[in-house]
Amino acid sequence: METSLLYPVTNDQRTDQKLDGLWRFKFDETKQGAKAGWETGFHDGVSMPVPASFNDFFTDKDSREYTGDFWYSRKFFVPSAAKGKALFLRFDAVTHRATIFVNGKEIRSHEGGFLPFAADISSAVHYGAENTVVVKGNNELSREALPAGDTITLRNGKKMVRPFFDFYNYSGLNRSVHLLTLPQERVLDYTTTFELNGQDATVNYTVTTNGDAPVTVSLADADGQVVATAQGKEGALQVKNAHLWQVRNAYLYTLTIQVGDDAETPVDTYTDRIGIRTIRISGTNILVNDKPIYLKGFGRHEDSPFAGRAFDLNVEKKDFALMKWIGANSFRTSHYPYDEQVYKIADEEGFLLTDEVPAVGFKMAAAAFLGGLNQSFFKGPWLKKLHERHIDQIRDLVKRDKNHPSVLAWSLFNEPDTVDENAVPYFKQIFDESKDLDPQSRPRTFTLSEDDTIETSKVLDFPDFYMLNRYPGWYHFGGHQISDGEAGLRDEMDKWQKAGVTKPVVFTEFGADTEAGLHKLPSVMWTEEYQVEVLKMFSRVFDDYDFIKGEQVWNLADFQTVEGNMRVNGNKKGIFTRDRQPKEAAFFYHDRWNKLPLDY
Ligand SMILES: CCCN1C[C@@H](O)[C@H](O)[C@@H](C(=O)O)C1
Repeated sequence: METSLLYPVTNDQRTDQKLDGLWRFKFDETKQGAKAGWETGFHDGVSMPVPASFNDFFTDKDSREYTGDFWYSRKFFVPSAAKGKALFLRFDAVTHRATIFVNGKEIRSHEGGFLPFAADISSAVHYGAENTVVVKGNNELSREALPAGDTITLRNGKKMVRPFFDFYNYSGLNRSVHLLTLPQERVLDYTTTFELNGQDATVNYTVTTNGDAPVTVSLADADGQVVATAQGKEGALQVKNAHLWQVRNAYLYTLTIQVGDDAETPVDTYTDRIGIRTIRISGTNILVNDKPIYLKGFGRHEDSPFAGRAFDLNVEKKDFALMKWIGANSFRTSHYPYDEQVYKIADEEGFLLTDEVPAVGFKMAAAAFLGGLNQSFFKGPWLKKLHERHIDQIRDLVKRDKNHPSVLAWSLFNEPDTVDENAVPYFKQIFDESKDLDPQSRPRTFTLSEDDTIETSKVLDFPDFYMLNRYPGWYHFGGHQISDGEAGLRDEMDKWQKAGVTKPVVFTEFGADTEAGLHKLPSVMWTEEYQVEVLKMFSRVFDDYDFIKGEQVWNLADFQTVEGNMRVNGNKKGIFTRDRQPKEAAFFYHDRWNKLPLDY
């Protein structure tokens, strides 16, 4: 677990310099890099944009599909003025694992391709001079790492991944790299929880520092007026006439933490924007500020042409424009934590998000669907190591995202095999160990596949609300059989109703692959008309069951997957194309969702 995952800020005590741009890059298929001294830096290889996945920049298939070790290198200058500061390199994400070297010295390693980590380089840098940072990355998949898959070796000796998941194994420095200078004594973390008292609110906080200097915390409104202050590493800020953060009606305060007893020359200052709101599950309702909400939105991917899985602010801005246009209010970060900037935008736009760890592919049937074996996933030699990494990434996810008002819930798995008795002890461990991580005690949940129903799943006591992924009309009862698909879905909902479902149910995946521009009257599968028929069918069912409190269609946009006989250059279930243009279904949802209140 990382010591500090605060997002970088720049002020009189802290600097944040992004090392984005062109780095040197090369593959290391024969693992010769270490022996050849690549950790000291290199000028050969190719130039590679950061942040970006490396895959789509190549024109040969062996390079695009490369699996194994790869190396990045670049120089960076450390000014003499940085002497006496703590120096860190913060990697927002390296997929799927990395070892960091500075001036040839190994600093640290990190496992997990979707969460940040910081390397303390204070002892390795030369001041007033150029330095060299080298990243040794690896993108192999295994059953003991997240996301789950296999790595095979072809007869020609080349490695190849066999993902147990339906998104492309884009790899590399997918997010920004920051050079940070920080005060030796500083803020490492902070927490906030909220109590609403009529028009007023209490912001309970804690601050973690690495020293004993006194701490002062203040809260300023959107106009910059300080509305509350408090002393101490723990305390309460009393806010009169609090302006609450609400769904699609956001309001953000600025929290300022000052370390040191002289306000004029603080030892450290950290600022962040927070939203005052509460989240609660009550019966089959999801409450924000004690008001029931209904989730309208999408499963998404961080995926776009050229950048691959890398965070691209242009794409993110466009995606939010589309989600606001269509009348959405939420999304799931399927199937991995997204770049922190996504959560900041969601905070500002008043979107709710379900924050998901990359615990995807924990189901051999899915592996079989994508080429794996058919056996119990929760009974194998990989389980011990997998669990260690799984709970480590849950801890870091909550540590990183716990202060975002947009985070509604934590998704601890996507479509694990919950029919398998062996799943129960694993789930108990994960839910026990994650219980107290979030000071705001947000709901914890996971998605249930078509196999995992109220009759077959062995772990339905664990989630705080249910997330269902269902595909009648596509993976079964497709085409003219869709009427059987609707009847079967209603049968299942009737069973949930009869069983006396006591928690909210959110549909987090449903849809149909659709080739943009393909039309037929009457429809056939893959046409835009058919996608609308499927989504209308689901809408009819959602409208008939009051315990259903959300519809997040799969997917916002078409996205890249492994190649195969079930994918036409990727997954085409997007409501928008991969270059973010609307299919007919976009206008269906624009009409359906904009008739409703923004938060219901
Ligand atoms: C296999 C059912 C789960 N679901 C997972 C998601 O990642 C896939 O993209 C989606 C699909 O097949 O379109 C299915």
